[in-house]
Parts: sequence; structure tokens; C-alpha cells
Amino acid sequence: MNFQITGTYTDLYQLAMGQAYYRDGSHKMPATFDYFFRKLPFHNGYVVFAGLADVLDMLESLRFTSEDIDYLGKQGFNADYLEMLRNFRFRGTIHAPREGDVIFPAAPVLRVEGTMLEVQLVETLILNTLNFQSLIATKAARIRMVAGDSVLSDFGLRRAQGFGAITASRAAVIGGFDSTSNVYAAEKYGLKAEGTMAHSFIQLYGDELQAFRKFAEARPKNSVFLVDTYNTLQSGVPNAIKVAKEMEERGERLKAIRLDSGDLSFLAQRARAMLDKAGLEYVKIAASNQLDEFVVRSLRQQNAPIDIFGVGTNLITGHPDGALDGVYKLVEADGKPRIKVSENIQKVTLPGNKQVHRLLNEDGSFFGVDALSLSAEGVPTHIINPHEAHKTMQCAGINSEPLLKLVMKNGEAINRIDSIAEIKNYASQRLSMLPPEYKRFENPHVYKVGISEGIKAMRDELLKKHAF
Ligand SMILES: Nc1ncnc2c1ncn2[C@@H]1O[C@H](COP(=O)(O)OP(=O)(O)OP(=O)(O)O)[C@@H](O)[C@H]1O
Ligand SMILES: O=P(O)(O)OC[C@H]1O[C@H](OP(=O)(O)OP(=O)(O)O)[C@H](O)[C@@H]1O
Ligand SMILES: O=C(O)c1cccnc1
Repeated sequence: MNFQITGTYTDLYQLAMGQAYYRDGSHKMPATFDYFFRKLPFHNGYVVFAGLADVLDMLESLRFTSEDIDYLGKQGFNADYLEMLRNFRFRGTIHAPREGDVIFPAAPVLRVEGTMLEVQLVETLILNTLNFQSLIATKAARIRMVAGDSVLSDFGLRRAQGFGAITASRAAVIGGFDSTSNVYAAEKYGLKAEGTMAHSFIQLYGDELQAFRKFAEARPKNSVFLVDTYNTLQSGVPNAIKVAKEMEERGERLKAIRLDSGDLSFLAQRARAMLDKAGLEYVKIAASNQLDEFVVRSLRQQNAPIDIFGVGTNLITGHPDGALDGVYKLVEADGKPRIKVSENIQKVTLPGNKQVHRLLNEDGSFFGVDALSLSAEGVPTHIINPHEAHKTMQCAGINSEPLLKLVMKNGEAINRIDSIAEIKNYASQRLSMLPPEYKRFENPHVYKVGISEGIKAMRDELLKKHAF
């Protein structure tokens, strides 16, 4: 989807640095940035990569409007710089995994090449999009993992951080959700829109039975009755059964009832028995109320006969992690590798133009190691732990696949995959290739990233050069 994002969708410092680059001509210098993250959210063992198609869309159409130029003039930017920005187009080249792949800390996810100014200006947009969508897709994947084949519906729009809900609903579906209550996101992204009814509907009619009848008349093919407004087992479920039977007489079928409070397992079991006794085996049971991956897992362990889970707050906000910590670092400029030094070895960046080789087991499943090498090196024969150089691993003879593929060339998206269904399928396929020990919630196995001799030598040389 193309949000009408313009060139000012950035942090001021990008534009400020850009003016300095422009003054001395370094804005035209070739440069490469890597996007990667350092810490897994939710104590999870992987991240689901989401947001790429949106990034490519926005980069293709990124412009500074006349209003932007006027505004930036008032912020004190120079007229000649602004005239150049008036004709700004992103003409960079990007390599990335396919959207939906599983990704791991420290390995480059995007390699963005272009002129210094263009690759600098788009940092914020790239981080803003990929960090958020990948966080939510990962949360969704955790919920999907414990939900079996139950339907998962995103109910989060009302609890989201403002407009973030639009892309969060997209990311939720990529991570494994089936539908969303968010009509705007469904319309714009082609997601499946689904919903039930609110307590206000029953409150308005006062009489629950009458409320259910009214709804069934209005939505005969798509009725889900909310049964907990007054008393779930003594009023809600019996009234739902009564109206479902009336619907049967008209040749219609009640789709489901929804539980939204109390002990969801106990109530689902009782409601299921009541529905079945009335010959309404086809009526499904939906549940909501502050669900997350742990409650869904617990409900399934309790054999709660719940067919549909509606998840809002905990999904859409990525609870309890506010953000994925993805960063965008300069790794090469003017043909020379660049480094960011830190006292913390984990934070020293990996210089150079790199490729990620995902090591594979004989059966094609993931070995548990991504091997990073300089693009010119090819697949490394052995790799080194980036933080503890005495730890090495032979990779000769192990199958691998290059992860970073060309997705944008000179500002034009290539081989793009916009269909959410395809991205969702790919995410599920790639997750199935990740062995179970990386997917458990408690202390998952640490997926390893190793660097080639070439990267290590480059990093050590730059560390020496910049040592104090
Ligand atoms: N059987 C169950 N097993 C595990 N967790 C459950 C079960 N039933 C409900 N929960 C979860 O317990 C949490 C707390 O529910 P709580 O009892 O506060 O809600 P409630 O019954 O709706 O309360 P209130 O009526 O005040 O809204 C929710 O996250 C809910 O999803
Ligand atoms: O608990 P969440 O995971 O965030 O899921 C969404 C919640 O939002 C709705 O409640 P709300 O009280 O806003 O409206 P209602 O009157 O329709 O129940 C819905 O009934 C869920 O309980
Ligand atoms: O359709 C629903 O039941 C719904 C939608 C949004 C939030 N809570 C519930």
C-alpha cells in the first residue's frame, strides 16, 4: 500500500546532515548501509521479517512536495539544497530476504546502496516501517504457534498506538492471523475483514433475545452473538440457541457465539455442551478478553472448545516489548569500509558489503547458523564468532542459501511480492524450516551468526585504525 509519505517523513538530523553532504559534494558519494537488529523481542528465538513491500512502495514514490520545500525553507535550510531536494528521487539498490523470512540478531537484513544523501535520508522511514511490522508479525507468529488450527482474528485497532494499527494488522496476518476487525487495513491491503457485535448492541435493546433477533435479521449470513452481557450460561447462550433455531427455520445458520469475560475454558465447555444438545454442532465458539500467546496456549491445554480467538491489545502493541531495536549503520562509503566503534564489542558494527549465507541441514531445514561474508568472498569455508574470536566453525560441505536478494534496483522494485497471502505462506514455510528448539517460549536455542575471515580482518584493521 502506498501511504502518501513525503520526504519530511524523516528525522531532522537526516536533512541537516544532507545539507552538509551537499555543500562539500559528498552527497553523491557511493555508500552502503545495513539494516539489522541486536535483541530478540519477547525472549523469542526469531523475528519474522515484515514491512518490505511497504518500504519499497514508499521509496519508489518518495518526493519532497512544494509544501515540504517551503516548510524546510522556514526551518533554515539553504535554498540551493532545497532546490536539489525538489527533484529528489530515491535511486538506490536494495538487497533483502523475501518478506516473511525469519531473521536473527546481528545479521544484515537490508543492504541499501546508493548515493550518500539518498541512503541517509531514507534511514528513518526504513527503520520505522521494518521495526514495527517485524515486531507485530513476530508477536502474531507466537500466537499462531500455540493456536493450532483455530481462527485468529486481530481485534486491535482501538487499542493500537494510533495509525500504527493499519500496518500492524497487515503484519499480524503475515505472522499467521487469519483476519482483522480493521476495515481500513482490510480494504487497503486486501485482508479478510471479520467481526462480531459489541455489548452496546445488546444494551441498546435491553432485551438480549430481541437484540440477537435484530442482528440475525440484519446479518443473516454473518451473525456472531456476544453472549456475556448479562449472564453467559443462564441468558446469553440460551437466547443464542433460541435465535439460532429460528434462523434454521429460515434456512439460515448462526455462525458463532462470542465469550468475552469470565473463565473462558469453563464457559466454552458449558456453552459447547448446550449448543450440541440443541443440535447446533456447527455453531462455533469465539473468545476474546486480553488474550495473548500464554492465555491461548493455556486455553488449548485445557481443551477449551474455542474455534476463534480475537486478540487485541497484546497483539497490536507488541506487548510487552515496545519496539524492535533495528538499526541502520553505514558499512561502506566511497568504496571504503566504515565502522562504528563501541566499548561494547556487541555494538561494534560489521564493515563492508556483505552477504548472509543461511546454512541448511541435509533435509533443507535450517542448521541454526547464518554465515556472513563479504559479497566478494562467496560462501565462507569457516566462520568466526563475531564477539569471541576463539570460537570458530567449519562450514565447508554444509549446504547454504544466500539470503539477501535484489529487491530494488536504481529505485525500482524488482521481483516484488505484494500479495499478503503469498507473504504469509512464505512466513509459515520458513518458520516450518526452523527447528522446534528455536521456537519454544522458554529459553529458546540461540541461533548463531558467524563472520568470515574477510569481515574479521576488515573489522580488526578498522578497529586498529580508530583505536585510542
Ligand atoms: N480458563 C482460563 N485459563 C487461563 N486464562 C484465562 C481463562 N479464562 C480467562 N482467562 C484470562 O484471564 C485474564 C483475566 O480475566 P478476568 O477474570 O480479569 O476478566 P473478566 O472475567 O472479564 O473480568 P471482568 O468481568 O472484571 O471483566 C484474561 O486475560 C483472560 O483472557
Ligand atoms: O481485550 P483485547 O485483546 O484488547 O480485545 C479486544 C477487546 O475489545 C473489545 O472490548 P471493548 O470493551 O472495547 O468493547 P465491547 O463493548 O465490544 O466489549 C472486545 O470485546 C475485546 O474484549
Ligand atoms: O468484532 C469484534 O467482536 C470486535 C472487534 C474489535 C474489538 N473487539 C471485538
